[in-house]
Amino acid sequence: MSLADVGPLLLVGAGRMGSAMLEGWIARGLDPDLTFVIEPQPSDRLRELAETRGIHLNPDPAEGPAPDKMVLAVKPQVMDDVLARIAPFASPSTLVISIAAGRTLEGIARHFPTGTPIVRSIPNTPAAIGKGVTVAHANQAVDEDGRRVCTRLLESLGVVEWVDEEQLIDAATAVSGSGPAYAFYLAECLAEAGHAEGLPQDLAARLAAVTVAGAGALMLESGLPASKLRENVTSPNGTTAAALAVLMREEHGLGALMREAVAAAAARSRQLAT
Ligand SMILES: NC(=O)C1=CN([C@@H]2O[C@H](COP(=O)(O)OP(=O)(O)OC[C@H]3O[C@@H](n4cnc5c(N)ncnc54)[C@H](OP(=O)(O)O)[C@@H]3O)[C@@H](O)[C@H]2O)C=CC1
Ligand SMILES: O=C(O)[C@@H]1CCC=N1
Repeated sequence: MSLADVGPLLLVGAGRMGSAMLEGWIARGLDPDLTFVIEPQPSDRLRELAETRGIHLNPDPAEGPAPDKMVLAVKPQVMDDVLARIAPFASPSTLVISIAAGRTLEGIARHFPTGTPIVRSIPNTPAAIGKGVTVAHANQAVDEDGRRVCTRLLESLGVVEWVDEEQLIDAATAVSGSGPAYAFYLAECLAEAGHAEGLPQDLAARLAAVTVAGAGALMLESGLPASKLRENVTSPNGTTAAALAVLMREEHGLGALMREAVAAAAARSRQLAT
């Protein structure tokens, strides 16, 4: 699906997540000449996109018309300061899309004129290769057209899930927003454990990475539930069963740890609201 006709977009903050999204959008045809990026410390890649593709880097927001769409990708902690400076250049019809963890619609809306359409969303870094998932919640001012444009932008980065209740975004942040880090840490731990069993370090790292990636791809492509795929690996009284007996321990197993980790992330998301 091409984004060629999506129209002007201002991205505020092109750090790790903002630039991952920008890469996805440019790759899917977002018009570079209608793409404006505000980023105090542009990466080499961002400068290259400005020089070779013609995206507008650090334009003066006071010049030109109000942005049609504004994507907020700065850290939650600086959002209020940034909005105090940027929001006055928006118009009441500017579609605002925030990807900041924790920042509520209410907290964002107070910087904009009443009735501004705002979407609070949480993407994840696999968006850079079109394999992300974004969970989004819109305020009442977002009409069908705004939701369609937003869906197109976010779908170009992977799967989009709209939710009707804003507080679900905190839980989604803990599962899919932060989730890639858990998968990468699983690969790190698996590699270290393999090394401890005698595998050379680089071979252990390769085995762990390809195994985690392959398991993820199989889960998506087969459409089977994770539990069924796990059972398919587990021969009766075999090696997997021996490992799972450890991982599935009631009190100190991975399930209990994951519940604690996800609860900590969701609590931190709620805390970042203020
Ligand atoms: N990383 C992830 O996996 C995910 C992140 N998010 C959310 O995305 C947002 C960005 O996170 P992430 O990309 O990791 O963080 P980064 O710190 O990598 O990116 C934020 C960027 O915003 C820049 N910035 C700071 N002040 C301004 C300003 N006044 N105007 C424009 N840009 C500014 C920062 O520059 P400088 O470094 O100079 O301060 C930085 O490059 C956060 O709100 C986070 O919650 C959401 C989902 C996933
Ligand atoms: O760690 C964070 O706060 C951000 C939000 C989700 C992923 N990274």
